[in-house]
Amino acid sequence: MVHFYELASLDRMQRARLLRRAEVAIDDLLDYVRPIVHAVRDRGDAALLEYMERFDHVQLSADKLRVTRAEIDHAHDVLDKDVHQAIKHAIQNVRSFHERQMPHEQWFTQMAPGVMAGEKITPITSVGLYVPRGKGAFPSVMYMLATPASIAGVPRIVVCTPPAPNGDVDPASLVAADLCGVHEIYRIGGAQAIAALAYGTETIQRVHKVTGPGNPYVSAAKRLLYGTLDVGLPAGPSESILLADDSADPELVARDLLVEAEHGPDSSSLLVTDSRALIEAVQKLLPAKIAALPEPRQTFCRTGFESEKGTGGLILTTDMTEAIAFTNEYAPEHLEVHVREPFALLPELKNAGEILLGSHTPTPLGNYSLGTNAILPTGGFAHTFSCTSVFDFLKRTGLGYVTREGYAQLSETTRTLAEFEGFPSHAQAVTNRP
Ligand SMILES: NC(=O)c1ccc[n+]([C@@H]2O[C@H](COP(=O)([O-])OP(=O)(O)OC[C@H]3O[C@@H](n4cnc5c(N)ncnc54)[C@H](O)[C@@H]3O)[C@@H](O)[C@H]2O)c1
Ligand SMILES: N[C@H](CO)Cc1c[nH]c[nH+]1
Ligand SMILES: [Zn+2]
Repeated sequence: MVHFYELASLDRMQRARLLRRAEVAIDDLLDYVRPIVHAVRDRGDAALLEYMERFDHVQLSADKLRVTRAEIDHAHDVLDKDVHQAIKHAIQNVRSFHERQMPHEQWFTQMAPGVMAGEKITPITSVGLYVPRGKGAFPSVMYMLATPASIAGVPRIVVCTPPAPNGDVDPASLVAADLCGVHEIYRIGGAQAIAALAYGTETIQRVHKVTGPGNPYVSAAKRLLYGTLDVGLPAGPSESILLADDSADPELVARDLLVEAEHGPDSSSLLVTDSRALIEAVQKLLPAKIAALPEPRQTFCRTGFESEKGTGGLILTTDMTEAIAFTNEYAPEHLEVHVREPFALLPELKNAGEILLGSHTPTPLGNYSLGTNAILPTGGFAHTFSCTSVFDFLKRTGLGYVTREGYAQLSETTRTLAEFEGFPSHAQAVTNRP
């Protein structure tokens, strides 16, 4: 039976459980992941290779960690031509969207005669992109991360992605990386990859920031390494809300609910609506659609929608105001809006990684080809974090230039405040300056 919740009758604990999503608490994994991170810090490549053998069941020597130019060329040759073309098309859209985000490199404004203040925008010197490959390969994650990094002008873009059991890296991901201008690719996955990017090893030079989604081991490693490097936005198990009114088509709603649910057993996919008729229709349609999925996707969806630990389901609200309020409180990674007038609702929708308006904008378009970025904050972090963008790969530095004339305008105010805060050297620096 697909989970059904009547929002108004949930108690505080039941509501909190829905908002919390999957049960895997990253905190509980920190002690498990800490020795992995420390081993990579202390023993470098040797530790990487040991964990690769243990968790990825691949035996390699250190000189094989880095993917070679020949492997990338081979990937171009062997990749199915339609997939190659689709990756190129999608990258074009993602590229032109992210190019529009690029801010001016540098600007100054005159605050007063002789007082210039501004900003300089600089790409981060080196970034690591984590591209998952456990439950499947993700060339789309590769170009969603690498495209904005490349447009931002990052001089060193490094990718870590787990090897397949035969030691190969997914050819579609290699093609995507190459088309986006990635500089270095390493076949390393999990917590050990994040540690290698943070500390460096004999083979991998450290980077200053790591970003990209991953499983709970990857997330736990990022949390441990917060402070050693910038760990980017929290991108954990995929999740979505489909917000609908009674105008929504149950067939499309049922189909779209399975989209993010099929990522994994810990994915959360929710329908939030004030229409009991819609819920009843979707409840009838979902079981057959789930049963028609191949494994392991079928089990992932069954777990999410039907099992005790599953965090997907159908939520009935008393009206659309309550539906919108719950959606904003949940702050989903992906938000699909199937209502009569989606643009009229848009100003009310505050917290989501992305908002896809209307029944012809299903989440897969955003996942792959629309141009917007699909690497989005999960776990409620859309309350404060933004979608991945060129800004994840840029930093702002304040600029100032003051002439003798301008200085005279600011020195008195500055001295007064410095003395008030008890900083004599600060005050002295703006006193009798020739
Ligand atoms: N938010 C997003 O944008 C987005 C996009 C795609 C995928 N995802 C999510 O990313 C996750 C991908 O997870 P995945 O597992 O498929 O791939 P992954 O690459 O994150 O993890 C695979 C790695 O985990 C390590 N590992 C496996 N078992 C381990 C163990 N017992 N102990 C320690 N390490 C172990 C292995 O080293 C392996 O290389 C999913 O949760 C998916 O929903 C999110
Ligand atoms: N839904 C994922 C982000 O949560 C992105 C993705 C890639 N491939 C399929 N889906
Ligand atoms: Zn997806």
